[in-house]
This record gives sequence, C-alpha cells and structure tokens, in this order.
Amino acid sequence: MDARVNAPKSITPANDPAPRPTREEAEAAVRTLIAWAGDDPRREGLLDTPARVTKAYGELFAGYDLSAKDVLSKTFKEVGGYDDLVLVKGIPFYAHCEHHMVPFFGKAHIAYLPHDGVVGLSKLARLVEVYARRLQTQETMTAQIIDAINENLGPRGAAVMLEAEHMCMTMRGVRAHDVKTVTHRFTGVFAEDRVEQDRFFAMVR
Ligand SMILES: Nc1nc2c(ncn2[C@@H]2O[C@H](COP(=O)(O)OP(=O)(O)OP(=O)(O)O)[C@@H](O)[C@H]2O)c(=O)[nH]1
Ligand SMILES: [Zn+2]
Repeated sequence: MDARVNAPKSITPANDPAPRPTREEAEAAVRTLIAWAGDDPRREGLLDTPARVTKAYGELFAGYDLSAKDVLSKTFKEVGGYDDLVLVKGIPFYAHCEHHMVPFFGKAHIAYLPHDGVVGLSKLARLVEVYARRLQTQETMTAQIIDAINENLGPRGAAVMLEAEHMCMTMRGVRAHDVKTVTHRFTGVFAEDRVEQDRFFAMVR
C-alpha cells in the first residue's frame, strides 16, 4: 500500500489545495477513461491496469512530494577557492504537459557562478526531477529551476536551458516531428553580461 496516495497533502502549491482523492477513487477514474477511450475495463488484460496506472502516477508525479529546499540544503565550501562557472549539462528529464497530460522530454543544462560554496552535482539533477515530475509547461519549469537555485544557493549568477520534444505536438494535434522547443533563462551575472551568456551557450553546445 502506497501511503503517499492517501496522504492528506496538497496536490498543488496553491493556498487552497484540492483534496487528494483516495487510491480507489483514482483507480475508478482510470476505469472511466478506459471506457471513454472505447475499451472495456472489465476485460482480463485491463483488470489490473487501474492499479498499475495509479502506481505509475505515483512515480511520474512524485515531484509534488519533493522540495527544492530539501534537495539543495547541503553545500560544500571546501573547493580550493574555486568560484568559476559550474555547468551540469545534458540532464535528462521526463515531464507531462499540463494541457494534455502527455509527456514532454529532453535535456536540462544548468550553470551557476558560486557565491558561498557549491552544491553536490547530483543535486542539480535531483532539482530537475522536483519540477519535471509534475504537470508542467516548459517555460514554468525553466523559471522554477532557476528560482530554486537563486533562493537556495544565492549564486552570483545562474543559467538554465531546457531542450524538449513535446509529444502532444508529435503524436497528436499538429503532428510536427523532430521539433525541439528551447527555453532558457539567465539571472545575475548571466543576465547582465553577454560574455557570460556566450560562454554558457558555447559550453552547452
Ligand atoms: N507554451 C507552451 N505551450 C505548450 C507546452 N506544452 C504544450 N503546449 C501547447 O499548449 C497549447 C494548447 O492549445 P489549445 O488550443 O488550448 O489546445 P489544443 O486544441 O489541444 O491545441 P493543439 O495542440 O494545437 O491541437 C498547444 O499549442 C500546445 O502545443 C509548453 O510547455 N509550453
Ligand atoms: Zn500538450
């Protein structure tokens, strides 16, 4: 039994959170969608599907139970005086678009100029998970990642770029294949200095 599903926690960061349904209610909703799609949720191959889907949702949307503050809480100051750019590039992510609840996936590139210590490199990949495992737009996710870095690390500058393929554009709708959406945001020194921006782009490429 996954306690997470029945936990009376908010499902959004809003002030007036929607109540989280029980696992049984979520499974019933999956049966409704299967019938809406045109299949029979009572046939043998689909009997366990609602339970699998709710379990999968627990993983795919685990970000609602994660916090950037927890992920970025531990920093290291003993780095030999290193204070230049730290770039972690090519962090893979899988998110779901908030419009169609269909995956969008790609790579995140995150850079910052340390001010008072550095963070463990894996934590930047974990930070991406905090926001990817939610219903998202690529723009919101880009903004949330850089805001979290600024709030928790107070760097001299930060840069975030996401490159992603949106399945709502490839497998349905406009059906535009091989289209990449690129978003980026700069703050601090990166926002003020074109040279730092160019350095970021050159290192990401
Ligand atoms: N800006 C932005 N748009 C997104 C993102 N993910 C999906 N979309 C778009 O959200 C839009 C929703 O448009 P609507 O007209 O409300 O919905 P729709 O009729 O399903 O649109 P189509 O996809 O064009 O068929 C579409 O243009 C999607 O391509 C995202 O991360 N950022
Ligand atoms: Zn979409």
